[in-house]
Amino acid sequence: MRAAVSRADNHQDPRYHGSGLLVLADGRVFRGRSFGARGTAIGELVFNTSLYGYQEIVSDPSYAGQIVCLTAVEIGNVGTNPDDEESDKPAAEGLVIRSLSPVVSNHRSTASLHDWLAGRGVVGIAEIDTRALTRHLREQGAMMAALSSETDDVEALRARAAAAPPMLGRNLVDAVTTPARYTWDTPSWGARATPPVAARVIAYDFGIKRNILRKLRDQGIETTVVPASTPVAEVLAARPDGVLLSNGPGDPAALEHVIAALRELVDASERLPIFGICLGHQLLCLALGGQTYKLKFGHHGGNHPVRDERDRSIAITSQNHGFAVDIDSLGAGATLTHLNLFDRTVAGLELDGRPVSGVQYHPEAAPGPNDSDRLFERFAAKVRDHAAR
Ligand SMILES: NC(=O)CC[C@H](N)C(=O)O
Repeated sequence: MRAAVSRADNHQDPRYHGSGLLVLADGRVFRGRSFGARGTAIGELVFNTSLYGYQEIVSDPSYAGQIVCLTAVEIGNVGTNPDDEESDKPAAEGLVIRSLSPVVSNHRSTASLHDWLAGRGVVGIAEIDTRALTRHLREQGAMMAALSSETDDVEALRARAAAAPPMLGRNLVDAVTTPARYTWDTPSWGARATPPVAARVIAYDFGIKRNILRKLRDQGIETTVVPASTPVAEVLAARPDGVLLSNGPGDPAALEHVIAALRELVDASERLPIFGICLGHQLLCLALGGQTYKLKFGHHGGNHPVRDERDRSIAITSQNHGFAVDIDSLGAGATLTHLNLFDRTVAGLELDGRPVSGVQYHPEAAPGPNDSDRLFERFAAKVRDHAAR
């Protein structure tokens, strides 16, 4: 009988540059085949359980400073395309997968995952036992790692991973926020009808995903995106009908200037609608005097159940965060509106009697289920009310 030859032994495979090495800060080593950009990526290694949406995940600036391991087994089969880009800013540092699809088949595809990663400078590694890796991260927690296509020096990579700055305390927003303001006017891909612009919102860009802007446009809202350092007085002078606080990378507690600015924003007007998404939600809570903490391995996936505490309905949500809000640190005046049913952490809250709220998950669902579209509908209704005054 012929011995089975694993795909990893086929050195002629054009999908790969050659061998690749993934070394965790605790010394665990995974060997695979490298694709995408050549080089070495250092970052916090996290796993994401979404079944689809690899392009949106890798191009989400919330992943800046992180290497993402996808638990879905076959990756790359629908290629990549410009419409599904979540940002052109720095995002994931590296991508770890089990199997890189030998076939790219989709009518929207303009580039293979390999070429697209190479163009973005993202180092990829395939043929990794992602199940063993994920179990390790679940047990030990997310940790720093080095991923390389250029060296076989395990100890040097381990030392680099161990010496890299940890996610706790890291400000990564300055690297991904827009340098200049711009206005977004494109609806979702495939949107049937786009309502006329009925109101205008300003979005603080902490690493914004385009699908947030598309979903707002679908609701008749035109959004002006501004740098994270924009003074509150400048935002208010533009007389927006609402303010969106975007998602983004790093530790929210490290953003002291932003927190101080948001405190000023919340205090400035009782009537201005404010909606925070993920990092924006965390920053809102910090501005209200609350605290955040680091989760062991975070929530990264497309099937996390969240309960709306007002009507007890459950939404399956898209999530991507490593930090969470400590509900006990928030005083009176804020009410828990959404609860994560996986671990009962805070998934959303609202200021009593005010149009100010935030959610820890991703209602823009890129990738993910659209269960939470109604959050954009609710914010848009408040914004339109404000515009009508
Ligand atoms: N998606 C996000 O906005 C992530 C928020 C934050 N960086 C965290 O990891 O918790």
